[in-house]
Amino acid sequence: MYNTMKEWKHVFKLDPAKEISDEHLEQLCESGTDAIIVGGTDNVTLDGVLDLLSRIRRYTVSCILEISTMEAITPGFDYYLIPMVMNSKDKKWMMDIQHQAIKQYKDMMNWDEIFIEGYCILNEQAKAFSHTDSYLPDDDDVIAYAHMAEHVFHLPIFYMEYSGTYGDVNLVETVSNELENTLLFYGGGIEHRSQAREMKEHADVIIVGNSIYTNFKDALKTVKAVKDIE
Ligand SMILES: CC(C)=CCC/C(C)=C/CC/C(C)=C/CC/C(C)=C/CC/C(C)=C/CC/C(C)=C/CC/C(C)=C/COP(=O)(O)OP(=O)(O)O
Ligand SMILES: O=P(O)(O)OC[C@@H](O)CO
Ligand SMILES: [Mg+2]
Repeated sequence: MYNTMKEWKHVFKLDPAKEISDEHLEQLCESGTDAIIVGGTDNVTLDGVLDLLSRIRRYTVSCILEISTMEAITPGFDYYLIPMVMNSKDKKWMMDIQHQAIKQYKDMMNWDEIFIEGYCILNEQAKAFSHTDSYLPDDDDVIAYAHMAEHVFHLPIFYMEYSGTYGDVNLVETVSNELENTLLFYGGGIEHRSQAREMKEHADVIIVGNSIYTNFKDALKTVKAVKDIE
């Protein structure tokens, strides 16, 4: 699977706490995006996750659960992403919650379908930022986290998370130049084709979330915008 992920360019992230029509869901799943991630911070329930899973399963697109709460862990997804928040001030979000979950689920975990994400949350206004008691790192801090993701923890993914706002392209470029093996995921504020292209110039994978719910037509166009880049 990791080899497949290395080919990814674009992913949509659907929030189980938000409504999406069957028509819009079909267009996302058939858009040519590389995968659909189910994930969010607030009000993520097992019912909401199962509803999206069963509806996405009508299509052939890869369906991935990004786990944010113990209550919404369920089998049935193609792959699982597990965030570790590197810039949290509380070890709970980097180590302890994952430790507890592994204690509980270790016999059911197929590590071939599970990928750990080194998260760096860079928007102070994002729900995930306050939820995980994160601090705002400066550029050198972020670069050092990227190095730790790759060289200390050997993580498959370093995720620059600007959820809700468009991020710092220069910093994304700098971080991308520092990473060799760890994939760089970028998410945050992508609403238009030009933004998708701009971030994809540097990130391995761009993730489009909120604009699915606020400006569907333009969100859909972000797929083609990055799939056309060679
Ligand atoms: C039953 C079965 C077969 C299971 C399979 C085995 C398996 C995969 C077991 C899991 C084991 C495991 C280690 C689980 C981890 C559990 C866990 C609770 C981890 C915590 C992850 C974490 C640090 C969450 C904090 C919040 C966070 C970083 C969420 C990521 C998503 C995110 C940042 C969304 C953006 O926020 P959003 O909601 O979009 O914000 P807005 O509303 O403002 O847009
Ligand atoms: O919702 P947006 O701002 O598009 O961000 C995407 C994703 O990184 C959220 O986890
Ligand atoms: Mg969101």
